[in-house]
Amino acid sequence: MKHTPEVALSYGPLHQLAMGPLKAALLNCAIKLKVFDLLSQARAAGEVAAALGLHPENTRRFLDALTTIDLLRKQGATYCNQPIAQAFLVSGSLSSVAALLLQTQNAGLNPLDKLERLLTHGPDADGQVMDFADEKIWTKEVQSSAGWVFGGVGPLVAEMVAGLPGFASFEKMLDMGCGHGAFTLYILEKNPKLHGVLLDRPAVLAAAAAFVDAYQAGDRVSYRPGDYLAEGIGEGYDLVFASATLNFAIGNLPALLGKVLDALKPGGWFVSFQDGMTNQQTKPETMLGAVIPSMMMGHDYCFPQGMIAKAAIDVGFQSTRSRTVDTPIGAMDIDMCQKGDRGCPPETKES
Ligand SMILES: C[S@@+](CC[C@H](N)C(=O)[O-])C[C@H]1O[C@@H](n2cnc3c(N)ncnc32)[C@H](O)[C@@H]1O
Repeated sequence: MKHTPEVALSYGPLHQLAMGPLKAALLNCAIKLKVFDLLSQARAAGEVAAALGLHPENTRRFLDALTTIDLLRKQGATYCNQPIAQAFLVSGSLSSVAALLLQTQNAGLNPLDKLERLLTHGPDADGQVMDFADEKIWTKEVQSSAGWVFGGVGPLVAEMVAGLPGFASFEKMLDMGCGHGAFTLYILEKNPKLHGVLLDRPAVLAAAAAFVDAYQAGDRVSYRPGDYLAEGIGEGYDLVFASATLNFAIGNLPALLGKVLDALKPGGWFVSFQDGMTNQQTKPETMLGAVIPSMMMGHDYCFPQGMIAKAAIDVGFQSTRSRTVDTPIGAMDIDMCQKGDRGCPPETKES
């Protein structure tokens, strides 16, 4: 008889990868049906089915599966949200990340079904070139990507910015490529004298204004609609902040950072919050969502770790300090770059 196979390794990790789409489908379906809104309080499957107009028996199976993946708690015949679902998946809650999670299925931004064709035929697979400069994409993204900030990253970044030397005396900051503008709201809360300028394309800023109004920050914020590559960005800033936007300027970094340097007061700071790829551009997982868009555009737009800090020094910033921070979507790099201030000793360089 031939030997039967025995493998020292477990294929468990592969099974988990393959089950990913099923778990995502359960989660996304529950978000879309607003199941978590109902289960802030314990309810039986029949009640959920009646409220949402669903098939009662299949609803019970569905709620059991959501319990299996630890989003719900089942007690007797009733179900209610686990703390993680209650905090992040109830629509309308300030810390909801439901729209952010659905983004992975956004066919405009991340067309998963194109992967095989892109691999076989290259960037022109469908004759459609993805245009990341299209403001319609980012206007739609304002709602979903704000969840990233309100769901936990806002306080983390604001804390680091508030730790910059001299922050208490900062008067004016620019949020370049601000999207929702939520980072500015968190930073402004740390310094009552600080005024925020939000810069993005006009329609994006119009959408961001809803958050500014919701947090009653209208008198602390002004808007600068435009294209930061093609137009001026203003001047006299103590701080220029840029989060998850330099990817779109990766080919124009020296010119853009030169513009930022000129826009800062002496001694002012440029803070970049971006991906920083390591391990020969294969880690961390943070930018996995960039794989298919990069294939479609035919160019990479993730940053090798250290590239932004080096570019800042090359254009004349006096010093940089960089840190990698953990966020719920993976590791991100924060580069803090200071413009020289005649008379002050240079900050020491850390990494
Ligand atoms: C991925 S979103 C990031 C939004 C926000 N900063 C954040 O971290 O969540 C990128 C933003 O940069 C803006 N952007 C990209 N290139 C730009 C340019 N040249 N001028 C103005 N805004 C730009 C986009 O419109 C979009 O709102």
